[in-house]
Amino acid sequence: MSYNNLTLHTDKYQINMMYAHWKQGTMHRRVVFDMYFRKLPFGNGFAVFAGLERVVRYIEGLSFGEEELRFLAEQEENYEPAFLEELRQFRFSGHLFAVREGALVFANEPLIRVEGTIFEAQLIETAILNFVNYQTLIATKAARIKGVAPEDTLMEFGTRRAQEADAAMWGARAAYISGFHATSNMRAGMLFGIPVKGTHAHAWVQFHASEDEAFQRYADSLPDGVTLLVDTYDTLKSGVPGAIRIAKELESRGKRMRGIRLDSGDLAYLSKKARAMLDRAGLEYVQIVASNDLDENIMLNLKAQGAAIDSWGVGTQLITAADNPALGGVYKLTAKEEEGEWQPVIKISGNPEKVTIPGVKNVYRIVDRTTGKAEADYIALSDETDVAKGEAIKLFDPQHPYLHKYVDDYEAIPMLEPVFQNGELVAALPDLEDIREYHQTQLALFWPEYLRKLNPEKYPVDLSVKVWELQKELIRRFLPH
Ligand SMILES: Nc1ncnc2c1ncn2[C@@H]1O[C@H](COP(=O)(O)OP(=O)(O)OP(=O)(O)O)[C@@H](O)[C@H]1O
Ligand SMILES: O=P(O)(O)OC[C@H]1O[C@H](OP(=O)(O)OP(=O)(O)O)[C@H](O)[C@@H]1O
Ligand SMILES: O=C(O)c1cccnc1
Repeated sequence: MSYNNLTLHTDKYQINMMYAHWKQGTMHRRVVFDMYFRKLPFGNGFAVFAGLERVVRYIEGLSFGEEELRFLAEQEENYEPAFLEELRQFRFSGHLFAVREGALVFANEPLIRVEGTIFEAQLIETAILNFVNYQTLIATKAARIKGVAPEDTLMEFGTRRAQEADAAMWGARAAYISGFHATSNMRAGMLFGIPVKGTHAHAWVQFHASEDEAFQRYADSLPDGVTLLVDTYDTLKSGVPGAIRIAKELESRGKRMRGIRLDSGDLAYLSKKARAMLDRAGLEYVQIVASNDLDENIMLNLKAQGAAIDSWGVGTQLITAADNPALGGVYKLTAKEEEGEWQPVIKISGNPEKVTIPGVKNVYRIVDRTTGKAEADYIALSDETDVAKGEAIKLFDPQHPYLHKYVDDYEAIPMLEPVFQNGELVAALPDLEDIREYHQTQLALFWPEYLRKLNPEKYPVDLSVKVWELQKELIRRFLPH
């Protein structure tokens, strides 16, 4: 069995629809789908887009092999052999446009636009949502954590609690994009080039006859930059004094201990006491690492209590996005080709937030030339040229259209960049370090009001007048009177 082929990593209904399009002769009709989410996670003011590299690798690898075809034949008696032969020839041949990884993104704006045959566009929905929803969620959680400890070292420790191996790996990468400095996962380090760091577990101390012996042997084995876990028995009475003795001994050999780790108890109190003990011993350079079910709220609280923590190991709460464990990204049909023309389509819902935005659209980030700050994101039809040319545009909130203003001194940054054209990868995938840097430049583009963790201002995502009118027209056309 091949675990590497992800072609059947899709819902059965996608293959059923592909079959029905094949059967009905509509499989070559071209369509446009938008991927977006409707609600920001964690009450945050922005999300950090991640998952594109995984999407690209997945699309490049799409191919129905013998094993997949045999399985499909067994699975569904309706599928005719000629359909399976069609699948044997399948390759993605469409266009895909996407926001860059590391970008700040917002609700209700397209993050990925797929243009292709209904046959191929339908197949890839499930996997795109699977990858982007998870990675964007974790990158966003990591950005919140980074926001409360911008100057400290942040280590991702979540593998043991992650929802299986892929989540651990891609979650470690997502955290790194948003400014984490390291992961504990060796394989994530090897595959993605993320710095890897590690201390030791309680088992190391428990294994030995005494804590002193454990510290001694660990420091003997890894003398350069060792970090000792000091809370196995009694943090302040034995752990910290024992670590200080080792640090002094290392000094006499011209070596430096890197740190001590606290993993239980009152981390504010213990870190302050430990800091004072270390400083009294002339060990100002020994850092204090904290772990134990940390998240951005506890970290902010610890900082408010004056905790003397330099470095944070964050596992479960980050890698599982425990307080908001799913991002509800969706993939919606917005246009279909009819007689060589794009026909916009809409999905109407009793819930106004679920009404889709029709048409083939681009997203522009409108940056005020005077302040250098992003004022709004602006969704326009792909054939609208005024915004791309920098002409005056009207910004208004689609929920409250009477609130509007005109802007003309702006730079419009197109957010959706071509990734695949006619099935060919046309974008060089950026290096992870560049993605991480791009994320920082994105943060600098926004006023702090949108970035704060608690009750941030809502960043405007506006529609062009044409998109808004098109949406209203289609609602009128399709809503039963
Ligand atoms: N000063 C503090 N203020 C707020 N939260 C803290 C503080 N110190 C620790 N915490 C957090 O409180 C939670 C519970 O800590 P608790 O003291 O119950 O752990 P513990 O029982 O000592 O450790 P463990 O159960 O892992 O052995 C953890 O999420 C921890 O990060
Ligand atoms: O707390 P997290 O943010 O998930 O970070 C990872 C945790 O993993 C380790 O604990 P371990 O698995 O040994 O269990 P523990 O919870 O008993 O410390 C480590 O000591 C951290 O506490
Ligand atoms: O290196 C560590 O201290 C570590 C790694 C993973 C989980 N908990 C701790």
